[in-house]
Amino acid sequence: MGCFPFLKKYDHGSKFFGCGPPRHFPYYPQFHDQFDLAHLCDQVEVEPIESPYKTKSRGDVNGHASNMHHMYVHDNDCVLIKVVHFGSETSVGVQYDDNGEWKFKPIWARRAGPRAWIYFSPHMVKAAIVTCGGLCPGLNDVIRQIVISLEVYGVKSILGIQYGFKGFVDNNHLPIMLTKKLVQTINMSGGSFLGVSRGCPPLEDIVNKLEEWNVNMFFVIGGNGSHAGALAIYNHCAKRKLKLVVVGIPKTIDNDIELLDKTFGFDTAVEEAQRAINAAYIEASSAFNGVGIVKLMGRQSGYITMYATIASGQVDIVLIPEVPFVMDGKYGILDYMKKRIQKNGICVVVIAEGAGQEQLDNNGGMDASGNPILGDVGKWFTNKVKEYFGKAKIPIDAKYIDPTYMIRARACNSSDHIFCSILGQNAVHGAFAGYTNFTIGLINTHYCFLPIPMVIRRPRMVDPNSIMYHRCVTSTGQPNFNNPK
Ligand SMILES: Nc1ncnc2c1ncn2[C@@H]1O[C@H](COP(=O)(O)OP(=O)(O)O)[C@@H](O)[C@H]1O
Ligand SMILES: O=P(O)(O)OC[C@H]1O[C@](O)(COP(=O)(O)O)[C@@H](O)[C@@H]1O
Ligand SMILES: [Mg+2]
Repeated sequence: MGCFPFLKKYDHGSKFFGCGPPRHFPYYPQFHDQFDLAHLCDQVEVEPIESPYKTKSRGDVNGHASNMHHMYVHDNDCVLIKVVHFGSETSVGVQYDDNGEWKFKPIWARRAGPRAWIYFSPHMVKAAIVTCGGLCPGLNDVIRQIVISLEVYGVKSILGIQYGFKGFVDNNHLPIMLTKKLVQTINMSGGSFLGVSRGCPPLEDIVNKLEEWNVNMFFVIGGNGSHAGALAIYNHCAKRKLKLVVVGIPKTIDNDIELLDKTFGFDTAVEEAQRAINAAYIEASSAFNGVGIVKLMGRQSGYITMYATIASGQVDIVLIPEVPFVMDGKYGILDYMKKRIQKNGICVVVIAEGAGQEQLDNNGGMDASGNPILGDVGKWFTNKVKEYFGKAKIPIDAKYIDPTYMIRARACNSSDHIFCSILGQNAVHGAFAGYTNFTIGLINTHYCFLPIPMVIRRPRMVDPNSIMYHRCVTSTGQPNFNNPK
């Protein structure tokens, strides 16, 4: 047993709360290695000041004097990352740590929220916001909320970097000054108010610009790639000992960020994807021997496909990148489709764009960010189906629906609006608290600050042995096309 793992030299929480020393928790060395956060104090000498972010005191509440400091999160507040205590290593969903251990070892993440002590005078803050990678519902909500929250602290200078990281070096698209007034209604539409792009100028050039423009809070809204970029930018800043914090806000419609319950826009994407599946079902069920094929996004992670399939309940076959499949032979997909059509007169297939790529004759190369450009598995699949049923002289009416960009370009639903607002607020709280090289995520329904390196170790993918994937294939009733022998 030792001291509470989060306690640091710059921890002023207990002093301000006047609540005595923090509670003592067991000491877990892996916390320090993995989930502690970088702080501005590691880079430069800086003294904290009292936060101006306060609610108004409203007098007594139920006979108790209200304490306006109660709105602050204590620096030692933490969230347990793994919450299930597995009774046996054969229990479904058993998680192994990096040492191959399955037994419960608590690992904590730092709880997000406003701190009582901050490391920037709001009037000295110059913030910059960038959105990178592909679109995702909710981007505008996050931009808007970061701007609003910065203004609540009293920040007057906020730059919007246009068209992703390229906006740092593009003289035709110089940064724009963002204000609450300017961004007030942007959450009502999809896309990114600032624009997005893939590809990146040399990171040194970005850091030079950040320094030249006196930026001291840098908010990167993006996925795995953008977070890798943010990490590299942080490393440069730390080396140069800049008084600048780098904050990530995870954006990925594919929901492929490690450790997080989910990322913003994902629920909206599932909702929209389900509408496409239902349309495919209606089309197919209204035709003689109708076949509906829907392609959904998911470069390497089949989350949208899995969740939309379960949500719809009208899917016969679901295919995701994590689970290989075969088309031909007695136990292949085509033969199974034939049986479904002969039995029910309909077959609905949902396929994630990254599924079965190894079977396509595709050498699409890489996009500007280094992501593989995928072949159109939906078209390939549809052609295979038409060819097979044509040869078998079984008439079918096949419709292929590709709603991918329509899903991505949507404005988000109300739960994602709320989710994005909370992420945006916490991004600003974390920046003022002096944390850097961190991102914000929902873990076990609590908002946490997480070190960027921990969330980009590998992309999050669907576990074919998980209960959720089992639920998914139970909902379709499909057999295993993976190992048909
Ligand atoms: N490993 C990396 N290091 C530095 N920057 C990266 C890295 N991977 C991607 N980027 C940059 O991050 C931005 C977004 O990456 P991309 O993969 O397109 O989207 P996402 O952030 O959604 O994954 C691009 O400007 C890209 O050049
Ligand atoms: O057409 P684009 O912009 O290259 O985007 C396609 C990719 O973008 C995504 O929607 C999201 O990818 P990112 O997280 O890298 O932005 C993937 O699902 C898809 O493969
Ligand atoms: Mg990505």
